[in-house]
Amino acid sequence: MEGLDQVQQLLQKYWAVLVLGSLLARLLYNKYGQNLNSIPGPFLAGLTDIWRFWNTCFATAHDTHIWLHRKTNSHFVRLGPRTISVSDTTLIPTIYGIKSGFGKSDYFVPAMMPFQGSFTPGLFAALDEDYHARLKKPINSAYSMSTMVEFEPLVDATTALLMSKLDNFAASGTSFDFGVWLQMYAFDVLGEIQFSRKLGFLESGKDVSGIMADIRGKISYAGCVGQIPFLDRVLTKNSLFLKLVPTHPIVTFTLDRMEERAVVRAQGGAQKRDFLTRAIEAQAKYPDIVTDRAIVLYSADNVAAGSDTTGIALRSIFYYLLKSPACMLKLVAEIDWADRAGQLSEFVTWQQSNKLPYLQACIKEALRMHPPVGLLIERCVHGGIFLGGNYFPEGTIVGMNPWVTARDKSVFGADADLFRPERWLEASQEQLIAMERANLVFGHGKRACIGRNISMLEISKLVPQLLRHYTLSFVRPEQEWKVHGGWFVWQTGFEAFISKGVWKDDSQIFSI
Ligand code: HEM
Repeated sequence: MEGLDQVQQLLQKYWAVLVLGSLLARLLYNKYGQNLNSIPGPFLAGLTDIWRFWNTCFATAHDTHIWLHRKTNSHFVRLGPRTISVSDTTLIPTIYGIKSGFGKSDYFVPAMMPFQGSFTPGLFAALDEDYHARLKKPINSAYSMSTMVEFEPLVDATTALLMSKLDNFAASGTSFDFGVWLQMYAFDVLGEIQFSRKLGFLESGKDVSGIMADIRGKISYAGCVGQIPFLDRVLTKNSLFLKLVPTHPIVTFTLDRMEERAVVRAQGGAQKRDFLTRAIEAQAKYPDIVTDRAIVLYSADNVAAGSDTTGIALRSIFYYLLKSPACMLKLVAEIDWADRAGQLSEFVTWQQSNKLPYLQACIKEALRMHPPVGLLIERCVHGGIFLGGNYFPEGTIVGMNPWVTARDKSVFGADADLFRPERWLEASQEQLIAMERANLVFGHGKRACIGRNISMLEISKLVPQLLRHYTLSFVRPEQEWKVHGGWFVWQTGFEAFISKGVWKDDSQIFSI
């Protein structure tokens, strides 16, 4: 008893020392006990994930990652006790390829959306590859190239609405936030493709039901908390959270559309071949997998993963073109030539757009300059592996940031930080292969973006369509947008004037 009392007294006296000692031991173990200490990186990053959490929430992480790789002149940079940023683009197939044994890390778990009392991973957040493959198979064809052609009229309907709104700005001569309208366009297109119904942003000029703000909040949360996924278990994966935040507005919107569709089907009404119809068809074929819950997951994933990203991409294309008048001039000339030659229909089709090489080079280059995803696309090492002469033990998180690979000077040249679409047209075959390989904008391999075709469809059609009809200029010529880092690298402050009419060299109107 006496011994116990002594221990108790010692604990009471020295508890602070013990707590601090354990903490210190943990930090030292983090730094030196992971077999990763030979990898360069910020000192604090080796001690705790709080460094990368901080850098993601309160800085522009993509800039930090580029800077660190350049400063250390290393293909491997330690961003956390067990997290390594990789920049060697020849390793992309090893880390992300179809045959890669690496799985998604817990980073993706905070992206799950709750509804009907629980969280279920959709395609994006699924960590279990077998589950992912089962979920993907029934719906894969809805994202195929051949399906895209059938989606074209749905995109055109939204483009017509956007153009009617732009006409109003042109007539009034007032400035407007072009970036916001492009984002609303991207959201409404997905509404059309998903449910043959716009989400209502362009019509109202507002964020209906707070869907955009909610998704933005969710993505920001997932990007930050994903740096310390354990936090998510405490913060949201509990019954109190589910009571407070039972679901997200986009899920409610999806459920409403599903109910409407059920009524139409019961009445034998005609249904458009949109994404929802295809998902319902898939349900008939794979009833065990494509449950109603799975349809909600597919749809919510699409809107969350595909709207802001496409909005960001559209903004980048117009912004970089406005900043580079010589490129704009060339591009408008290419489109004008095709127009005069009768090669463009009332709404530019995807096929027509793909025949405009300078346009395609501008799109690639703007996406390279500003990939919408700006954090590591994390993967977890299974069983340990040697990469670039370094051994990464089981459980190490490795990943590449699309911004880092896109700015690799050994691939894109000394001018990698410049917007120069010509690089895609001048490159040798060998260089082009290396440049394409370094392109992680849509990810790579078995978990690459399933919606890439949808996004490219929207972008390829809208850019030439607007360039044919409007003249756009910055409100202030020296204007710079503001870039916000995170999983999605949003831009704000793209204020513009617009007028009708095509760019004319002699008129000195700078236009699109
Ligand atoms: C410019 C636009 C887009 C960009 C930059 C983009 C980027 C990405 C990236 C990098 C990934 C891979 C994540 C990983 O490997 O861990 C991804 C996955 C995904 N994206 Fe996209 N995306 C875009 C548009 C879209 C669109 C339009 C949709 C749907 C309509 C979509 C739906 C998805 C889904 C469902 C996944 C998960 C795929 C899977 O794991 O099987 N994305 N996206």
